[in-house]
Amino acid sequence: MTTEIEWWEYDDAAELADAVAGDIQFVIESAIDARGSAVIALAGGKTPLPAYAKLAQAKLDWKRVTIIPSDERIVPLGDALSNVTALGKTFIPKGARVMPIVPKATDDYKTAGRSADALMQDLHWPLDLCVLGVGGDGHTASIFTGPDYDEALNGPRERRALGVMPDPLPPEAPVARVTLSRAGIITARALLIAVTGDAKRKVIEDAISEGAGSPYPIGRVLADVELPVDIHWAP
Ligand SMILES: O=C1O[C@H](COP(=O)(O)O)[C@@H](O)[C@H](O)[C@H]1O
Repeated sequence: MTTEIEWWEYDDAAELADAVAGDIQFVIESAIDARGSAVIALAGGKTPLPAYAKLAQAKLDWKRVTIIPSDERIVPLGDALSNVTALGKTFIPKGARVMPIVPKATDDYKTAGRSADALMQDLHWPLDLCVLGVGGDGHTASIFTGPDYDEALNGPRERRALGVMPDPLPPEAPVARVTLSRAGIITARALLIAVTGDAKRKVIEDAISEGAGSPYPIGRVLADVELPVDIHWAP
């Protein structure tokens, strides 16, 4: 397989949401047809929420669908910052299995990461799809610069999740995280990135052209990947 990064552009966020929801639905249907079930990782944050709301309207055999967050902020379940809480509100009523990767808040983010990695062993791998967002600082999932950056990018292939302390802490959610590792992300069957705004577009374009030498986590994650990557963008 070779790297194939394709950009998809839309006029506005509503069009982006329709397209992203349609693509995720297609992956889920194909996986259920092929293997009887689908396992996907979905980005947290705010950008993809309209796409998830559209996806939840799709007629799917939801009880065959397992969803994990691509990353989690280490906060109690139910907290406004909790990625899995947002996913659960949307997809649990449909019958999907939405799996928290950080079942309870803790001060020990490294242990939380090891527990999440252990939970991953219970899932069918590879993921059928990994949906990622990108922050204005170039982070993706919760792969941030900081003391755990190298482990997130270059840790053992079998370590699919780990604990991360971003440095600097992102102002919109200044907490420790658990994230899929680069290895966990790039072993998915497909990668879908959903972003809005000119600033994030520029970050991603720069990151892709810089490749493995990029100062941006998204550049380091995408460098030399061997899976299809679709980047969906709207202003
Ligand atoms: O902190 C996070 O940020 C990114 C981007 O979020 P957005 O709100 O700017 O779309 C997100 O993809 C990630 O899952 C989340 O934990």
